[in-house]
Amino acid sequence: MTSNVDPPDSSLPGDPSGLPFDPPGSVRVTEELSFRYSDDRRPIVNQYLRSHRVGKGQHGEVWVCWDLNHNRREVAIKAVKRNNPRAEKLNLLRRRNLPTSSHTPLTDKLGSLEQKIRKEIAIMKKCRHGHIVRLLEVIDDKLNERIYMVMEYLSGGEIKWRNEQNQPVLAVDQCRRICRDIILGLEYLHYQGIIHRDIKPANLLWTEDRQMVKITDFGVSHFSYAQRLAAAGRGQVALDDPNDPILLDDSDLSKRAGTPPFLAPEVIAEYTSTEPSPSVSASATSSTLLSTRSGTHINSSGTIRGSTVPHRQPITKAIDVWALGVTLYCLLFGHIPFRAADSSEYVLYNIICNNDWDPDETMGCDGVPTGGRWPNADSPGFPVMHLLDQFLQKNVSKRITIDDAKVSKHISSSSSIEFPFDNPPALSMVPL
Ligand SMILES: Nc1ncnc2c1ncn2[C@@H]1O[C@H](COP(=O)(O)OP(=O)(O)OP(=O)(O)O)[C@@H](O)[C@H]1O
Repeated sequence: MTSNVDPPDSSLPGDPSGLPFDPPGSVRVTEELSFRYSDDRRPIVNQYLRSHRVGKGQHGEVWVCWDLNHNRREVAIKAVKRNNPRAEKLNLLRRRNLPTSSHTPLTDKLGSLEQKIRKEIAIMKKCRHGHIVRLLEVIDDKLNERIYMVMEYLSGGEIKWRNEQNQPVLAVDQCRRICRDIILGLEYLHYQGIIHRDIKPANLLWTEDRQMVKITDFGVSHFSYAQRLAAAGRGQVALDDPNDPILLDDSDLSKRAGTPPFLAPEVIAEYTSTEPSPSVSASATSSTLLSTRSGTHINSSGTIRGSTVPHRQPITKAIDVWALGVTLYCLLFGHIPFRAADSSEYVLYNIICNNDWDPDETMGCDGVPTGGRWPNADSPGFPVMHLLDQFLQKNVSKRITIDDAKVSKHISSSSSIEFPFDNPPALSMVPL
């Protein structure tokens, strides 16, 4: 089979030579920053002339700039303040609204902002893949209050997945291709020992031609050297930064989180009123779920099938698979699968851990019938609903792996999967 998507091109848009922007794997680190204005009063940071702002995150702004040393090619520059009292205050306020616990306090205990940025940079430096936004240069002048991350510019922007009426705007096949791109990106990240931890539509950017998406925002990602070794095989991996404690602190896996509606049950179980419940019946939908005194949900016939979710499930790369499931649901239906009526995180976490999800009657802007939560195996909705079911397994040990998702019926239909790796992964990829 042949792919209907061209293999990712390592050159950047606007590069007349068609050659990669940098030699493979290298990210320039520039320790001096000069600042001046152009004749038309635009700021110029080193060789980058500011064009317009494309994004504003919690910790900084993202600007499109022209690289004056490279034929004015466009790059995206994220400028982050080393210390941002406003962001830290917001974080503190948010923390106060959550149930307190000494363990897994989600987005709190992030450490200093500078540490967070350094970790994001260290992780991005490891990545060079067609479905991962590429970091090109870091401008880190100790005398400047900001660190600048120069990245390839994805001019297609964030994926728009719903309209104002919360209806889907993407066709089912577009959703499938986006899902496939994320699977390939995640496969690479996991092989590198990286868990992204914030997979969601807002962190997926289109290329200019909207043929491909790339994963961005590694602000809460986690790297495990041990898992990298396990994935690649001992002896095959040289640690790029042998003395970089920022990458070697495994304890932060239990400290950080992503975006509440996308969090996997194992990340938030501790914030719920009950221990994680047994998996709901294969025939249950959220409308048929009843709540027992203990908070466990069963279907209207009273049966609970499937295995029991272990009390404390490990936090592994499977959290990215769950978030991918939530993301695919969003793309298909134009709304999120788990919602709390009063927008309380605490209620939301209980719903994520205890309730099943429910599909709409049709999916995608092309209105393909889903066949309901449990469609017949020969119906058009079956491969998609089945994949969603496998992504959104509350029990980690039952959740589909990225390897299996890649060859699932829905993902592998219509086109084969290409492998845009610079270094193809070893055949045996040990799970994180
Ligand atoms: N390489 C890029 N190309 C095009 N747009 C980008 C790029 N990087 C970021 N953006 C835009 O800027 C926005 C903010 O970027 P990013 O998510 O990295 O910032 P952040 O401060 O980490 O945000 P958050 O608060 O979500 O953590 C993105 O949602 C996207 O719209």
